[in-house]
Amino acid sequence: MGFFTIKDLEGTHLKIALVAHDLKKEQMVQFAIAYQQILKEHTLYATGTTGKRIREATGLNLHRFLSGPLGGDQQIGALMAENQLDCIIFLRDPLTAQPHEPDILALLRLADVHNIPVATNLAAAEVLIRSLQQGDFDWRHIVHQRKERGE
Ligand SMILES: O=C(CO)COP(=O)(O)O
Repeated sequence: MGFFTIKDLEGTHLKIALVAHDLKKEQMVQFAIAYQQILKEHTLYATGTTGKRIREATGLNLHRFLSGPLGGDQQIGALMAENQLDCIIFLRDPLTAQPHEPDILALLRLADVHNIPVATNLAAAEVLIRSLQQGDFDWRHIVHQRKERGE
C-alpha cells in the first residue's frame, strides 16, 4: 500500500449510481446523453427502468438493478453499506407520492451515514458531474484505501 499524491489519482475510476423517478426520467436521459463522455469512464449502476432508458438512449454500459419499487433503491443502499459506491445522481420527483417512499428515505439516509455525495435534482447533478471530471472526487480513493486497511 504505497503513498500517493492527489495528482496520481486524477482521472481514476469511480462507481456512480443513476436513478430517476418516472417524471424525471426524460431529464435523466438528456443528462446521460449530455455527459456520456464523462460517464463512460466510470462504473455505472442504475435502478431497472432508469437503466433501461439510459442504455437505450446512449448505449452506455451499466449494471441494472431491480426497479425502484421492487427493491432497486435498497440494492443501491446495499452498495453504499459495503463501500462500493462513490456518487449518486437521484433525480427525485418531489411532487408525486411513491409507493416505496421508505426505501427512498433509506437510500438517502445511508448516503448520509457513509458520506456519499448525492444530487437529487438536475442542477446539483450538473455540479457533481463537472466536479467529478476535474478530480474533486479523488478523496474517495483515500476512503477506500482506509476502509481496506480496516481503519
Ligand atoms: O423508483 C425509483 C427510485 O426510487 C426508480 O426506479 P426505476 O428506475 O426502476 O423506475
